[in-house]
Amino acid sequence: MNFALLKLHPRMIVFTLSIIVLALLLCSTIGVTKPWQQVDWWDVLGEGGTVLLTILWQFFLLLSRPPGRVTTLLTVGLCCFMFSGLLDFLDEFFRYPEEAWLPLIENIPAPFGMILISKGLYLWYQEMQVLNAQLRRREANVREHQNVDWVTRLYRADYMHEQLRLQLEQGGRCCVAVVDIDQFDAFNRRFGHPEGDRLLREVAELILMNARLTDLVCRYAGDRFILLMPQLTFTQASLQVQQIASAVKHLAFKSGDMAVFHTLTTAVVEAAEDESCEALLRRLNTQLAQQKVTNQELHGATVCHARG
Ligand SMILES: Nc1nc2c(ncn2[C@@H]2O[C@H](COP(=O)(O)OP(=O)(O)OP(=O)(O)O)[C@@H](O)[C@H]2O)c(=O)[nH]1
Repeated sequence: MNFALLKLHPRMIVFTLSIIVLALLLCSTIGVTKPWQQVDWWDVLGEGGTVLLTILWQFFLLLSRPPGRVTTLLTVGLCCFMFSGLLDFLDEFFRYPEEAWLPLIENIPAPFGMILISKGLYLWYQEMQVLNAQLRRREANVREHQNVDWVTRLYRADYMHEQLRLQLEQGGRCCVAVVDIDQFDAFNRRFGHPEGDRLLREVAELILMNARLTDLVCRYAGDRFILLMPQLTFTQASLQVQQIASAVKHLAFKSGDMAVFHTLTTAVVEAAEDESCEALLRRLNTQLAQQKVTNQELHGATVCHARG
């Protein structure tokens, strides 16, 4: 379990603990403890379980969300709900005088909390709509996070194979492109693996930025990415890939006090009728290999250059 996000919520954690302490203080100062014989242990179990589960929800909420409006609304809402639950639970152990106001207000925070939780959930739904739109280029139609590459947070080649196979089965126009960072090995050796990872992430982001929402971008291998572009003609797909190459070429990747520039070798193919996934990828890889040879002949071996 990753507890890093918990550190981002000191105010929410203090607020939750304060609510628990407040409930304990109110009950213990206004009420007097009941003898054990008068405690209804079934109620203790039911009401205590509800409080414990609310605290557990709260914990997972803070563990899984960054700070923001949704998190605040849900936390405050859950705290109100928990406050009512705690008062209900604690009155199993405390008896209040006739004129005490505490039992009268016991149920008020819960519905108020429900309203806040509902508003928070609605905003969460809207947030998910935005995030899903952002994710679409990364994941096509299925969410299988065990297939995600941890460096770039893109899906791996296996996922692309599945999606490409599906696309080819459905028929219809579709282009596939592969982009490969030139001289990545040299960059790795000069600047180190962690910088190489950072470059892979930056390039992945640039590809995503230049892809359409309906495209799928995956990490294919080491420094190689693959794009599935449904409904594009070969000319349109080639233009899109050129734009990606141009975006990467103009990226001044800062490593220490140096700006390092990179080029890509790219290949694009359009799926032929009844072509298998394997045949299409073979065609794509052959074209990429040919393109690499042409680039080397044209520009020589060194294409990555740095400016101090
Ligand atoms: N930093 C980092 N490097 C990786 C990762 N996966 C593979 N590599 C490195 O990527 C490099 C790929 O080397 P090559 O296939 O020769 O690619 P290249 O140097 O760009 O050569 P050309 O494509 O011919 O220009 C190797 O040094 C691998 O160690 C990774 O996840 N992170």
